Amino acid sequence: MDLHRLPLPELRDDKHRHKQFNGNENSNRFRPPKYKPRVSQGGYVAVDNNNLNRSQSLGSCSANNSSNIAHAISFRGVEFPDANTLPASPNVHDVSSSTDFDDRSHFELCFERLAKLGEGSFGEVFQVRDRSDGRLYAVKISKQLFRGEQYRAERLEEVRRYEEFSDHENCIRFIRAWEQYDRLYMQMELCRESLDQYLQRCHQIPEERIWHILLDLLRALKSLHDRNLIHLDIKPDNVLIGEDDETCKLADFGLVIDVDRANSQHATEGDSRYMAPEILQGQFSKAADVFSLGIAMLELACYMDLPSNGPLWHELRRGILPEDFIDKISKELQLVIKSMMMPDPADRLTTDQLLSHPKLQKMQKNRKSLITVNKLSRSFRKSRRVVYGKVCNWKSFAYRCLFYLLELLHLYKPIAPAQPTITPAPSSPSTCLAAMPRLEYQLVGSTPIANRDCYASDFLTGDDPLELSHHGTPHVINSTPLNHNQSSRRSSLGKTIPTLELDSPFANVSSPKVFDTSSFRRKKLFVLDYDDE
Ligand SMILES: Nc1ncnc2c1ncn2[C@@H]1O[C@H](COP(=O)(O)OP(=O)(O)OP(=O)(O)O)[C@@H](O)[C@H]1O
Ligand SMILES: [Mg+2]
Repeated sequence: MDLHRLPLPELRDDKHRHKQFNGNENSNRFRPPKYKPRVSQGGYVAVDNNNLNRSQSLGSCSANNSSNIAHAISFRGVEFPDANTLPASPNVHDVSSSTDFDDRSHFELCFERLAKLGEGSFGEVFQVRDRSDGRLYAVKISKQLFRGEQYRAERLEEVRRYEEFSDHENCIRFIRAWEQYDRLYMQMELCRESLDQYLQRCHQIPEERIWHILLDLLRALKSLHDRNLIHLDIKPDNVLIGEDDETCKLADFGLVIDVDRANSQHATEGDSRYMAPEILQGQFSKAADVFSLGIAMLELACYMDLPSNGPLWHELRRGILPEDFIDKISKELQLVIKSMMMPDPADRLTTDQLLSHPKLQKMQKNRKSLITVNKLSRSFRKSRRVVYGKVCNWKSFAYRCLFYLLELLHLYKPIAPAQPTITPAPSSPSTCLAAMPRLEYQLVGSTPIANRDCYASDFLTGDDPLELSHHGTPHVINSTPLNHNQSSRRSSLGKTIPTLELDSPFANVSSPKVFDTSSFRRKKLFVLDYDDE
């Protein structure tokens, strides 16, 4: 047992003080040296290789060296076939520089690195743009190369946990993971910032917001504890704020262990500032997570700089909370924090007990009703859109029916045979005009040429694009209810009339002095009009 005992944090005389950020986030971090767990036969095994899917190879490097080939990593079952395949790299031409394609990692081929979001003891996290869908994500790349199969298995465990809790509202949404060049890459949803960054930005977080953060994290923690898992690294740095700027999500599952199998074998302690006292004795339990969450709430609510060691570190773990800090928050919140930071793990409230606190219960109820209202309004909006779409469809359907009906009426109207009355040749221009025939040419066609505006001049002057002049006398069709009194005319028509007079058998037929083109579903109707000129 002594083997697992951690060295006591060094004592340092100090006073509690407010947080001060000097740009180096990790400068006040003290991490007790990690003990190296024994790899024993019966001990906790980090990766169940039966469940691990090392699948498809998409790397472009030499196939002799399998670590150079990108392998998708997933512990999801066959019901998630996508999890076991890596998306194909986008076209090489899309990648900015034209260096040797073969040298690029899957990460470089698929993502554009935009910024560094953060760094922890295990990995660096980058904001990236996926070249295939253009969306923004976060990709965590392990800092150290896989030193051996055991180390690799431990790192890969994080993927299993991320996948397990990806669907939880208060845990990070996980996309996929792969390994290449002895490093692990994890693609996940991009969050706005960590809770620690939020605290740096706001300094004083309103108490109501603290309660909401507490509720989010208790819910996330409960889902872990319900599966007998412990996080062991609860701290504001490992809590991310979602894109909605409200929801807090638990991240960094790198140290998660199974309570039943873990005790002291492969468990690694987290940040000493948030560490429960019993961890020093190698006791890892769910209560340790509750303590870490409690002390993190103290930090957030009182804007307090947590000691990483020394007498103040021990004071906080003996249940002595600094009055001048804690007095600033409500008695209700004080009590909750104290109950989470009890020195004896057995005295600490569990996540279930904490979630049944009246204030948190009320908040959960409000949230539920808000969710219901949101759902209702969303489904109302959706159904309104559907109904509107249907109405529009019905409207257009009705119009179409009406249109076809008119069309039918129009087509099947009995055609009165044209019986032009021959009248004596006019003696004067005015009587000549009156005697001109009213001709209606129906041109039906579906080819582009038939759809163009057709003018009498096209075929009466010899430039007959439709070759109507070769088909003898144009049909006189009484098809459209033409406005016989229409006065609009085309100036070019006058030139064609003499040809008509010469060739047409209706040269002597009287006609209204109207010429018009109208189109009604690919039909052209012409009424020739005799112009004075
Ligand atoms: N999905 C994300 N969106 C935005 N920022 C992120 C995301 N994931 C991580 N970060 C940032 O990167 C930092 C480091 O990430 P993470 O905690 O996962 O790394 P780590 O090496 O496991 O850290 P630790 O030292 O706590 O073990 C976080 O504190 C956070 O600021
Ligand atoms: Mg972290």
